[in-house]
Amino acid sequence: MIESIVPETESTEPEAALIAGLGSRAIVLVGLMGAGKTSVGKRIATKLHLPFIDADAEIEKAADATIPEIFAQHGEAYFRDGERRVIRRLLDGNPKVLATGGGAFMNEETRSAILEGAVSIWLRAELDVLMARVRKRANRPLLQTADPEGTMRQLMTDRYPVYALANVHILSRDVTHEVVADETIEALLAFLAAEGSAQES
Ligand SMILES: Nc1ncnc2c1ncn2[C@@H]1O[C@H](COP(=O)(O)OP(=O)(O)OP(=O)(O)O)[C@@H](O)[C@H]1O
Ligand SMILES: O=C(O)C1=C[C@@H](O)[C@@H](O)[C@H](O)C1
Ligand SMILES: [Mg+2]
Repeated sequence: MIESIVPETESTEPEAALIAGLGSRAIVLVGLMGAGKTSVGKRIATKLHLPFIDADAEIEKAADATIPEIFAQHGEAYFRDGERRVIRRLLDGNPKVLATGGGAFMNEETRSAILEGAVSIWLRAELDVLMARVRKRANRPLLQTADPEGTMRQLMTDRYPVYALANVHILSRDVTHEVVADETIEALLAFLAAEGSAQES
């Protein structure tokens, strides 16, 4: 059978078009805590046969400490400085899927580097969806407040206008990771196709 000699990893046509359109750029996921940057990002990377890197995990590796430990021992400003440096290192001109921490895109230097040298995806989600997801784990220092829902609402107010600068917006909602990953890939293809046509004209 012909199928039996087709390698499983062979690229499909849309996937090949996406990889070609991406060139040396990274796909960078931005959005609030619980939006799905890590979990959906891993699936996107698998589907596109690209490496996946999580900036939060890289910061933890570099510091040999968890994010709550870094915040507790050194404070948020120290964490943000490490985050800025780690993301600068990760935007190295190799295609990959990069999940950033929720605050990374709020830093002007990081945001400019992403907007100029990568393709950015905002995984947007409503408050109730985010709260249902982040309630399960107490590993997010910013939400260790008397009113985590109020804190999240304030973060939405402060950050959504900035996340909106990302190239592609995807609604992360109560559907499977798989659906959000597939929608992201489809939207990325559309973005890269539009970018290609604009460059031709
Ligand atoms: N589409 C989805 N369907 C079901 N569960 C989801 C979906 N997206 C994310 N989740 C779940 O929500 C939780 C938070 O997701 P994830 O850790 O990927 O978010 P994040 O954007 O990386 O957050 P952070 O900024 O805190 O790292 C996880 O348990 C994840 O499995
Ligand atoms: O939204 C934020 O500012 C953060 C999100 C997480 O991914 C971590 O980067 C950290 O907990 C801070
Ligand atoms: Mg994450």
